[in-house]
Amino acid sequence: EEQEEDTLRELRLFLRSVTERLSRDRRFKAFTKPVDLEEVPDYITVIQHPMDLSTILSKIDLHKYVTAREFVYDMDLIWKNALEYNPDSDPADRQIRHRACALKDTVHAIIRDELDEDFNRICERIRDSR
Ligand SMILES: Cc1noc(C)c1-c1cc(NS(=O)(=O)c2ccccc2)cc(C(=O)O)c1
Repeated sequence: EEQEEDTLRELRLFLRSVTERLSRDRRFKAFTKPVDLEEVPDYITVIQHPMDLSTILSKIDLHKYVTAREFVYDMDLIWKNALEYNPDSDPADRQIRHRACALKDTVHAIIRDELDEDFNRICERIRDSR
């Protein structure tokens, strides 16, 4: 009903603010757009579920997220994919893994610090009721 739509609107505003903050951070430039499959032709053979910040922003606007948990699942795909595709000890792989770990820690810290637990429980109950 109307209260549920108000709650989900507030969730979308919060998720957009988090996603836009991350997209402005220079450390996360490589995560802002899908990995270019022309630049990295074997990427799709290694990574089954590509994800990036622009895709997450589109999913927010398509009302794909009813809980922060679903949003964090996609955020986790970004850094997990980067760790999986870039495992080597060369400096380029090390640099993107460092950035992947920074993304993981930043997302989880923002959710811990800025998502109200009671608000989150209301979203989870809406999710369960659908
Ligand atoms: C992400 C990712 N996961 O595996 C790899 C490898 C990367 C990755 C991919 C690219 N090149 S790209 O053309 O696909 C691109 C450029 C700008 C934004 C988004 C993607 C660059 C870098 C980089 O570190 O600069 C990293």
